[in-house]
This record gives sequence, C-alpha cells and structure tokens, in this order.
Amino acid sequence: MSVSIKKELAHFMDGLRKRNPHEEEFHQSVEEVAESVFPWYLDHKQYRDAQILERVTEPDRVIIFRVTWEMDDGTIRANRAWRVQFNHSLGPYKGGLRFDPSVTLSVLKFLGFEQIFKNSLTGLPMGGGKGGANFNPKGKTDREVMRFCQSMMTELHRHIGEDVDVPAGDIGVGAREISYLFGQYMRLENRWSGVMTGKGASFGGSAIRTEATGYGCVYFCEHMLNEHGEDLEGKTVAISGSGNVALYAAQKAMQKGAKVITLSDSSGFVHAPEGLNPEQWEFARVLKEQRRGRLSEMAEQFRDISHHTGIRPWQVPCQVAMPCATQNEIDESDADQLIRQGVIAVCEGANMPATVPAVHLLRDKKILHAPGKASNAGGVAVSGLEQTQNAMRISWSREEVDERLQKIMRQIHQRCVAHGKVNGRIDYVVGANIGGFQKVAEAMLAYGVL
Ligand SMILES: NC(=O)C1=CN([C@@H]2O[C@H](COP(=O)(O)OP(=O)(O)OC[C@H]3O[C@@H](n4cnc5c(N)ncnc54)[C@H](O)[C@@H]3O)[C@@H](O)[C@H]2O)C=CC1
Ligand SMILES: O=C(O)CCC(=O)C(=O)O
Repeated sequence: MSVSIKKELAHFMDGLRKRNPHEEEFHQSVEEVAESVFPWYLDHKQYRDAQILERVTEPDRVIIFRVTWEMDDGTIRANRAWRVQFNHSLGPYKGGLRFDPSVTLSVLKFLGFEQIFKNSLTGLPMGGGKGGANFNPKGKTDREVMRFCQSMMTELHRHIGEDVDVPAGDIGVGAREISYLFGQYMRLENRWSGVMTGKGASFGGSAIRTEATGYGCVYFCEHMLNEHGEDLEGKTVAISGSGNVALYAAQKAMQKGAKVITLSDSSGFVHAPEGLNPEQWEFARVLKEQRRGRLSEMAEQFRDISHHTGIRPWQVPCQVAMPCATQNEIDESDADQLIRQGVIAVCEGANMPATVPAVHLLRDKKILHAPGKASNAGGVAVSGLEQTQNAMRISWSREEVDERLQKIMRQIHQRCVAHGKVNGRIDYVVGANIGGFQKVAEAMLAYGVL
C-alpha cells in the first residue's frame, strides 16, 4: 500500500474512532475491511464521490431497549438489549441475536457490520443486522429464559418482520431461545410468518440450519486446501468452542477423514491426541446441547482425552486451526505459536476470532487464512434458504438443502479467489472483503443519495 493511501486510510480510521468512541470491536472490524478495500475504493471514483465507505460504516439505525423479567424466586431483573439494523441495501436486515454478559453496542456493531458483507457474499437477498442482550442464559432455568425471551420480544416485535428484519441465533441463542422468541412474536402479531430463522423443524425451520455454519466452514476449508494442492483428509484439526458452530465443524471434519484433536469452552480445552471418535463427539453434543455441562466431563469419561484448565487450544500442534468460539480468541502470540508448530490453514468459524496483529502475521507468513465472513457464511446462507422455504410454504429435504449449501460455499470461495489475487497469491481476507463490499456499494450507488 502506497504512503498516500496509508495516510488516507489513517485519516478515515481517525474519523471513525472519533465518531464512535470506546467501540474497540467495531473499530477493529472496520479497520480490517477498510485496509482491504481502500486501494480498490480509491481507484473507483464513483464510490468514493458517493462516500460509500463513510455511509456503510454508519448503521441505518440502532434500537436500544430495556428488558425486565422475573426470576423463579420472584426477583426482578433488568437487562439492556439492542438491535443494530446496519444496512438493507441487498435485502431485509438479517443476522443473529447474542445473549451473553459481554454483549455491548460495540460488539453488536462489529457483528452487524461484518454481516453486511457476509450476507452479500452468499448471493442471497439479505441485508446486515445483529442484536442481542447482556443477559446470561447460563445457569438460568428454562422458565427464566422463557420469561426473558418473551419480555425481549414484547419490544423487538415492533421493529422486525419477514420483509424488514429477520433475526436468528448466535452465542447463547439456540433452538430453545428461538422457539420462545418466535412463539411470543406469533402471540403479539397474531400471525405466522418467517420472521425468525433457526426455528424447529416442525414449525418452519430448515433442514441442516443447526449444522450449516460448521458444515459450511469445513466445505470452505476443503476448497481452500484443494485450491492449494492439499486435502482435509488425514489432517490434524484443532477446533475451539463446543457450541453450535464448533460441534458441527468437528462432525463434518471427522466425516471428511480429518483428526479433530481439540474442543474448548470458556473454562479450558480438551485434547484428544488420536482424534475424537463418533462416540466422543456424541457425548460432547449431548453435554453441550442438552445437559449444558462443562467440557471437563469429557476427560472424566474418556481415558484418552485430557482437560487443560484456563488455556486456549492453540498450543497443541495442528495443521488446520478452526476458531469457532468468539472474537479475538487468536492473538499475535497464538498465531505465532500456531505457525511455529506447522499450521497450514486457519479457517474461521467464529466472527473476527483473530486480532489485527494476528491477521497481519498470518498474511506475512503466507498461511492460508479464511476470514469468518466467507468461511462461516453457511449458517446465514441456510437461514436465507429457510426464508425462501417459509415464503413458498414448502420444506426441502436435508439432501436438497445440503446440496444448495455446498454450492453457495463453492461460489463464495470462487468469489474470494476472483477478488483476492495479491502479489501472485490468494489473500482470502482481501478477496472476501472486496467481493462482499462491491455488491453493496453498487446497490447503494444505484439508490442515489440516501
Ligand atoms: N450460530 C451460527 O449460526 C453462527 C455463529 N457464528 C459465530 O460463531 C461463534 C460461536 O457461535 P455459536 O457456536 O453459535 O455459539 P454457542 O453459544 O453455541 O457456542 C459458543 C461457544 O464458544 C465458547 N465461548 C464463548 N465465549 C468464550 C470465551 N470468552 N472464551 C472461550 N470460549 C468461549 C462457549 O463455551 C461455546 O462453546 C461466534 O463467534 C458466533 O458469532 C458465526 C456464524 C453463524
Ligand atoms: O442465520 C442468521 O441469520 C445469522 C447468523 C449469524 O448471526 C452470523 O452469520 O454471524
């Protein structure tokens, strides 16, 4: 990047930081996109004259509201909730809801911003949004979670709709929460509509939505490896997380013949040096999806699995790393350790799991690096297919949805390759950012000054 482009980029980022103080995660996500697209953006006078980058980094609107609810013992609690409707140039706002004590406006703005370009990459008509609350579902009873969800939807329902904004799940929001939220929407609006995705199969949910993000991540990883003369079969894969994305990434990687050697949760990681077997994977699934327990139980149950408290899995040598837990879970020293231990590919299941210095190090050392907005787009893609099925009042089979998911992941990979050629190699971060940004910019330009 030339000195003058670097100066303009620094000027743009300074302005963004001043307009959005104390929003570090949001700054980080914008910086990653801006440093990829800036040279291209400055080359396209029509976008620059229309101030597309300045406009796309400002959400259309942010809704902030209080959620008051009652615990089983009668204690009254109040949480804060948000819906960030970031950009609907390509379709209704679309993106998950996150329930976690760490949720802030900054976190939801970074997620909503990423979602714009991810959704664009899927090729489906979806804009970008995200929402959530600083509510911790861990340790709450089903009834407490139900009352929280009902109270949250009592406000949220005014702002969403199948052609307006279609929420789904994310961290802390799975099948149980979606069902409570969707039920309350129906009660308030007195009509059934595909206003949320990730619904149960018996009430409008799509086949494969549960598995889609993890499966899609593995499909993308396979394309990326194949493009570089490698294959997933026989590779050692370290996965972080043990939630929705991690579990199904692990399952698909195992089906493809890879050796999945780690899973993690917020208390530490489990190490299976010989690779998880299907019985151990099923134990992890029931433990996390149904019993909501701790991964350390796996080490108590299986002799060939060890548990390591309070540390991330990146110290274990692996050929492929799949961060599938949360943002900034790979910092520069983790990336350095992964590289020194022979990693050839990092494929992101989580959103923005690598810090900016870690991303730069992976790029400088020419490690294949699939950014989440490309490699984890399978989840929202199947959500888009759920919307289509709901609108058509039909439901496709598992095979049909999986086939469409595979096709979408192949096309996203092709788009990254087409836009990511830098100095004789494919930079997937650049490819995903330009590939996603271009369509949004074209639409915004076409709409005139809005
Ligand atoms: N669910 C979906 O369809 C999609 C999710 N994502 C992203 O994937 C990531 C995981 O989401 P889900 O699997 O849906 O959530 P989940 O709630 O099912 O699982 C989250 C996992 O991350 C772990 N985790 C959370 N915070 C952590 C921390 N601070 N340190 C270590 N581990 C931590 C949890 O223990 C759990 O295993 C998030 O970044 C999310 O934004 C991305 C695309 C779609
Ligand atoms: O399925 C969806 O609408 C949202 C998925 C999501 O939150 C994400 O892609 O990060």
